Amino acid sequence: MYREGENAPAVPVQLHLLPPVLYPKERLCFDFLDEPTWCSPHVVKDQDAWVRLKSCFTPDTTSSIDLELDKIFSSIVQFHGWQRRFMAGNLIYICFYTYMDRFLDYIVDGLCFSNCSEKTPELETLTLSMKLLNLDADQTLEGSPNCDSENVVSNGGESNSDIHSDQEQHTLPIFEKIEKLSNKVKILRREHIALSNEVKTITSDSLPGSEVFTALQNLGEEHETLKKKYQEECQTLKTKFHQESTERRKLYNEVIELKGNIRVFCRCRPLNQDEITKGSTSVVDFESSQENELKITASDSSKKQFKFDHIFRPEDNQEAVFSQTLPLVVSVLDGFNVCIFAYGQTGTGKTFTMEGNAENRGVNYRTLEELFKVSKERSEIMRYEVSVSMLEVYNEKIRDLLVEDKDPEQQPPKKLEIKQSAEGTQEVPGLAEVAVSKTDEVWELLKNGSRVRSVGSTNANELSSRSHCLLRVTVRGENLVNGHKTRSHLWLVDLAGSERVGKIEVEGERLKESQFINKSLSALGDVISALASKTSHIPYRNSKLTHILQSSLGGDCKTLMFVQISPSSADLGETICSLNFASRVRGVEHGPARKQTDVTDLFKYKQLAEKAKHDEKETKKLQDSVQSLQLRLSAREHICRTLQEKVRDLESQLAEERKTRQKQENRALSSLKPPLGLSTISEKRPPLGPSTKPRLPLRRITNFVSSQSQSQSESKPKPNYANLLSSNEKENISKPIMRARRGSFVSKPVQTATTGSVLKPKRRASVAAAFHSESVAGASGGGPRLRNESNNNNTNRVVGRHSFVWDPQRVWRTSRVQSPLNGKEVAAVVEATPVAAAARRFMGSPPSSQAVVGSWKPKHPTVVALQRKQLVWSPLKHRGTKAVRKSFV
Ligand SMILES: Nc1ncnc2c1ncn2[C@@H]1O[C@H](COP(=O)(O)OP(=O)(O)OP(=O)(O)O)[C@@H](O)[C@H]1O
Repeated sequence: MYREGENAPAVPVQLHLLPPVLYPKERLCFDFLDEPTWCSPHVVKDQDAWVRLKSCFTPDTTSSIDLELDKIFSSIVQFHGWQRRFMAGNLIYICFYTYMDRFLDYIVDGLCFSNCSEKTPELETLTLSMKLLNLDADQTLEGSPNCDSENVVSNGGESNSDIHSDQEQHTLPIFEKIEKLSNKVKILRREHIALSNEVKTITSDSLPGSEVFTALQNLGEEHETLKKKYQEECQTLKTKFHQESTERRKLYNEVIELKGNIRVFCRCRPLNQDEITKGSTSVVDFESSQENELKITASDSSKKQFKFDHIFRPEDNQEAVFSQTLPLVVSVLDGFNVCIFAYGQTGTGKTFTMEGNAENRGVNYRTLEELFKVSKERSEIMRYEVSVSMLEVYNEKIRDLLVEDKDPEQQPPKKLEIKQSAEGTQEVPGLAEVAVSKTDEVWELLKNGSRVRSVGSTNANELSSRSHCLLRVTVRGENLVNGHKTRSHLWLVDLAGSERVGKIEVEGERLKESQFINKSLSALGDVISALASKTSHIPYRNSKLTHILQSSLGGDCKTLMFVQISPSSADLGETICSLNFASRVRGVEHGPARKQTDVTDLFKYKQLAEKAKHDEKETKKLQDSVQSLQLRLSAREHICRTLQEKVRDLESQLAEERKTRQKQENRALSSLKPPLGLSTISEKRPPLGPSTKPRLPLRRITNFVSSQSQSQSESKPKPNYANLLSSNEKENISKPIMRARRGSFVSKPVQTATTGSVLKPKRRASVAAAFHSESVAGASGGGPRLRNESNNNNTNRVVGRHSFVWDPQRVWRTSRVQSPLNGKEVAAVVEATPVAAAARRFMGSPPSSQAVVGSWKPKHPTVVALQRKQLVWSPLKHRGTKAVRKSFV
């Protein structure tokens, strides 16, 4: 480019104009030739050229354009200081973009209105070019290959030879360029002409019809629609892809859960001040690792890679840690058992992760907070009760952390042991369980528990946990819709540090603690190894820790382990140990987690079912015994019937005998002269023969007391015969309560006055004799002696023994006639005898019908005996009865 004041080469002014049809309008420009662009130069010779250019425009626009052009060119010329040369016919190459657009607008508009007959853009442009340049081929630079006859516009003022000579003089490299470009333009122009001719030949028929345009329009619309659809589809696909990846991750998690792997999160704490001061560096490389992977740089600069379910970097806060833990802890509300434990070397942040502090609350507190939140959200369909227990395993002893220890000398601490429940889970009977419903309560509780926990100072951690701390959250849930109950546990365990004894340089009590800690942790390692290798025996009982976590490590619960590591190069060995252990844990597969039903209710139902079963058995037994009793009863009834028949036979036999005897007696009496006393007696005594009254059928003998008679006997006081006899004799006679009784009495032989022979009393006649006033008084010395059969022949004064029917009516009647005893005395005697006692036993037994009727009383001793005897019918007894009956007969 030529600078101001420089001597520009004496070349004619060239105006570069690009046809708008070939190039976008905004790129139309005048250009300096040293920055040639796309078209061949058109020689425009200074003023004249511009004048002609101006004359191309319509009169209306000319003035303004004129003004404009003048302004433009004067400014250009002034700017470049080339006025002189310009005027002298030097070539100036203009590039004036700012005004060019507007300038060309003017030009094009002007041309369109003035000269163009056909308004196709190509023609217009061509015309514009021609008119603008208005050059004749002959007037262009003669012999120059750059110019063709059509394009070159001569300014008319100067001769072609001048220009030519000028060009020859100044064979600048730029001109070579121009030439090349000119050639190109020429070719293009030819093409253009050919095309124009072609265009001219195109008739309206050959032009696409309206259908084509409509089709094109439709296609355009369709294209737009398709484009829109494509964009929409793209968006949908994007969203779908995102969803799918989320879903995939979720499914992966589910697969892991179903597979039952214990999940392992790794957390690395930041380097602490002490480590920084000592110049320790971080050996944990997160950057070069993939997601959920970390590399540990070993002392020999080799790198060991570990992969876990999630890795927390030193900058990750408590919230980030809990956000990953959240889905697991919430599943306790769905009835799953969950166990989360933190493992790692001393001072790596186990307690920090699980408990945290007031500013950075840990998993324990956040878990309970979340449980309350979710249970509140679900309150319309679920009712939850949350309770908390806290214990520590210190030196293989279990200690309740929610119970403040009293002075051990006054009251020794409660000894807690692990027991297996009926459902197969491990329980600690006697462990305090506190119901919680608010986060404030929880925080206080956790604080108190942590305060009670055994801590000590080691050179690795000032407040090192010397025990395993276990927080158990029990959630009891009840579905308000279907009544289903669940009871699940969430164990939150802060293990003691897995330090090497040598490393932390402990002694005394601390050493003992460390040994216990290491023992239990190695038991944990053994359990993990056994689980990983799927051996049949898992040594859970080798330590209290593994025993209590038995169902959480290998059972049907969800387990998460935090492996805590230190980034410090000083802890490299411990870090690798912890990570190796965690990798082993991650490989453990246990059964898929299972929802836990509330077994307390189940247990209750089980007990009820057992009781019902037992009751059923008892009922069956009772039914069996009732059946056998019924059988026995029917057998006894049968026997009774047989006996009754026999009794009837016997009575008829007896009646016969009596008749015969009466006849004999009558005969004997008629042959004898009867004495006076005896005749009186015989007159008064009842006839011996069978009763003229019709005998009622024998009642059924039973040793069962009918309910009616029993109630009667209970409601009525037992009649006291002595009283009754003395107070109202007649009334007593008519009383139907009397029953047949059997008694024996001793009768003194009575000498008849006439014959002096001893009259042997017989049966009822002898009764009358026994109650003879003198003889009775003389014999007994105070009253008649009645005795039972058992007293048979116990005195030599007894001359006859008689069974009789103890009928108070009859007694009364007899005594009234013959006995000197008054009613009271007789009754007293009756009451005093064992017979009376036996009789009293039967007071309630006769059937009520008998008692009411009172007209018939069994007289035969067999019947009386049967009535008196308390019968218990059984085949055995039956045989016995038979034997007795024999004697009666
Ligand atoms: N991620 C962390 N960010 C900040 N500080 C941490 C982090 N982890 C641990 N610490 C700090 O490191 C120190 C030791 O942590 P902590 O007591 O929790 O370790 P520990 O593993 O429980 O030790 P020990 O086994 O001896 O009980 C604490 O002062 C704690 O605040």
